Amino acid sequence: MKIAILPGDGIGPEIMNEAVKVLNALGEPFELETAQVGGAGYAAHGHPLPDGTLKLAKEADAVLFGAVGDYQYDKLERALRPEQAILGLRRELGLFANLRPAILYPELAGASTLKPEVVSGLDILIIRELTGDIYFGKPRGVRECPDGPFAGQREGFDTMRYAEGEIRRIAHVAFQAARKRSRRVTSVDKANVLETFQFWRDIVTEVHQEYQDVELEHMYVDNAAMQLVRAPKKFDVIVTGNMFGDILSDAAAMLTGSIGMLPSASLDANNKGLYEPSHGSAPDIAGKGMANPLATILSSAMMLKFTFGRLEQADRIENAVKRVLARGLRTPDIYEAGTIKVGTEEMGNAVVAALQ
Ligand SMILES: NC(=O)c1ccc[n+]([C@@H]2O[C@H](COP(=O)([O-])OP(=O)(O)OC[C@H]3O[C@@H](n4cnc5c(N)ncnc54)[C@H](O)[C@@H]3O)[C@@H](O)[C@H]2O)c1
Ligand SMILES: CC(C)[C@H](C(=O)O)[C@@H](O)C(=O)O
Ligand SMILES: [Mg+2]
Repeated sequence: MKIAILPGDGIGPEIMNEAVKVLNALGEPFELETAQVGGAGYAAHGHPLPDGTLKLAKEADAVLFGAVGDYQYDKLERALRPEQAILGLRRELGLFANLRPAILYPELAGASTLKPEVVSGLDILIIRELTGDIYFGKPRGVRECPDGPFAGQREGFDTMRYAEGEIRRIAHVAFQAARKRSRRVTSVDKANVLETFQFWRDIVTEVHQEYQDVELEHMYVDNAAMQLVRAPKKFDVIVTGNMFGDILSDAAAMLTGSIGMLPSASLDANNKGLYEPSHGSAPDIAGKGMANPLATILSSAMMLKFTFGRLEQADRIENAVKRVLARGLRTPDIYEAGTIKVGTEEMGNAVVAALQ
């Protein structure tokens, strides 16, 4: 069980330390190997995804990823920016299925910005296609605007696209996931405006023929954003494209109390995966010891479940997180009056101590 540990930038190394402590406390023969990635990769090796890091990620059975991004690198040419590390890993490893479960732990009902009755009992799964869409479509760039009122000026452009096979495989992932849950899939698109997403809707509808035991509903993305804050518990599985999934999952994170609570799994066709919190490197709180490590710790539980099939170990971690929350421990992002404010390290140590 070889795991590539890629801490990255900002709070990445802080939250990763805690996840590694938890993994080491499980008593399993994990082989953990750490490598630099993102801004840290660029600083050490001149590239956000150094060759050695990519090689390690490819040969490991799973990757545990912290976060990348640092404003000091935002002026670099795009290919050298930290974010290219995670985009490159997703592309190189074929990680097309991104699972982002938004679950509200009962103790955090008051930490959400939404009313407790709106979010209590929340358990939804966002399935985001991760290697297609406008994120990877070509051509893209800045060119001279060919026509219209701005002809002759510079224009920025990207290409939104989805191949049939890309839509089919993520639709299968969503329907199969729904079969293990409440058998409802909401496919989120913008079919009323975009050709790409009318095509998406048509293909998802076709794939649904094979899953008549699962209920399928289509929803436009603007409405989905509104419904997520109006009545989020109506959703079971949401499947959507790369761009919409990025945005909707951050919104869903707040339903759980904090983006620091939202783990994720990015899987290939064989359940090899990269596991990371859904949040970024949080430069505003980096180095202060106050980041919430639970999304990363819960991502490691997803790794044990999906890649290693060690369900009992994944449960141990999730139950330890529940116990720590029940004890009232809170990092500042989920703090509310009457609870105990702790830092990143204390939270990690408490999870280790709560493992049974
Ligand atoms: N997968 C990734 O590595 C990833 C994901 C998102 C953003 N980023 C990058 O991160 C950098 C910062 O981006 P951003 O500010 O838009 O998003 P962000 O997710 O880093 O931060 C947004 C807000 O959430 C807070 N936050 C995030 N994680 C937290 C945690 N674990 N505990 C407590 N609070 C937390 C931050 O303090 C900030 O106020 C950028 O360079 C961006 O490109 C990387
Ligand atoms: C850092 C960035 C490339 C990334 C994305 O847009 O996919 C992030 O926001 C995420 O949600 O994982
Ligand atoms: Mg995002």
